[in-house]
Amino acid sequence: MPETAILLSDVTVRFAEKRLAFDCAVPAGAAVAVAGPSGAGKSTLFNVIAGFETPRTGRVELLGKDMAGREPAERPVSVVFQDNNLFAHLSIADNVGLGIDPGLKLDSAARQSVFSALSRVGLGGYERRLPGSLSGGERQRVALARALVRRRPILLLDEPFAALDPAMRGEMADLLAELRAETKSTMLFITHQPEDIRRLADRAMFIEEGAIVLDEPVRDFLSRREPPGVAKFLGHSAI
Ligand SMILES: Nc1ncnc2c1ncn2[C@@H]1O[C@H](COP(=O)(O)OP(=O)(O)OP(=O)(O)O)[C@@H](O)[C@H]1O
Repeated sequence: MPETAILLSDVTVRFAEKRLAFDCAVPAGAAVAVAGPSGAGKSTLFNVIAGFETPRTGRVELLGKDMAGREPAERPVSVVFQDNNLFAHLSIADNVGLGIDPGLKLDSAARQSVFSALSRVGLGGYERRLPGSLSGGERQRVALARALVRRRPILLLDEPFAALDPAMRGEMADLLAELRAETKSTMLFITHQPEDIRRLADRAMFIEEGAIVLDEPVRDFLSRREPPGVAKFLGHSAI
């Protein structure tokens, strides 16, 4: 396994009047919190890594391999989206099975891995239910199970805690920490809460106006009093 899971060099993305630029090196096995104001570029960073957004310039390397021209499905990445993207008319088991085969042609080993992923996220017995009958937190865990069955070494989570109440946030953080320990995956998660960073991350990235302005061990990040955007995020008064 290469030491660096994600390497972005001179990556730029341009939208109409916006330019975003990303440089970073994420160590393999890290749990990285990605924070920053709304519209700063957090989701765009994920889209670049996952291959949903093609950069205008620069190089994206995942696990030591250049990703130029590689479709999202060909990348060693799973994404759990914020709105969890479940299909309302499909059972929970089928929603998870889509992570293995978009045509849902699942052999018995694949079906078994759907069952064990659901049990792993605490939803054993939910297989036949429909997403509409689940709570927000349960739907989020279904999306996580779908990411797990893909067995990709890099996991991107877009606000995995957003729909959860405080108790469920703690449970989700524990679950993610356990999964990370088991799978040794590299995990990036977007959050707006310093508490989630304390619970789960060992590194933190802060994105402002389309650039990664900080990328450092979580202990350093949490004690920062500057720059002002970070102080505000952490609830520390800026100098
Ligand atoms: N497809 C697109 N076309 C045009 N502009 C876009 C597109 N995607 C993102 N942007 C713009 O790029 C900037 C960064 O957006 P992005 O969604 O990455 O921010 P974010 O940090 O994830 O925000 P939030 O916390 O609100 O989700 C924003 O100004 C957004 O409007």
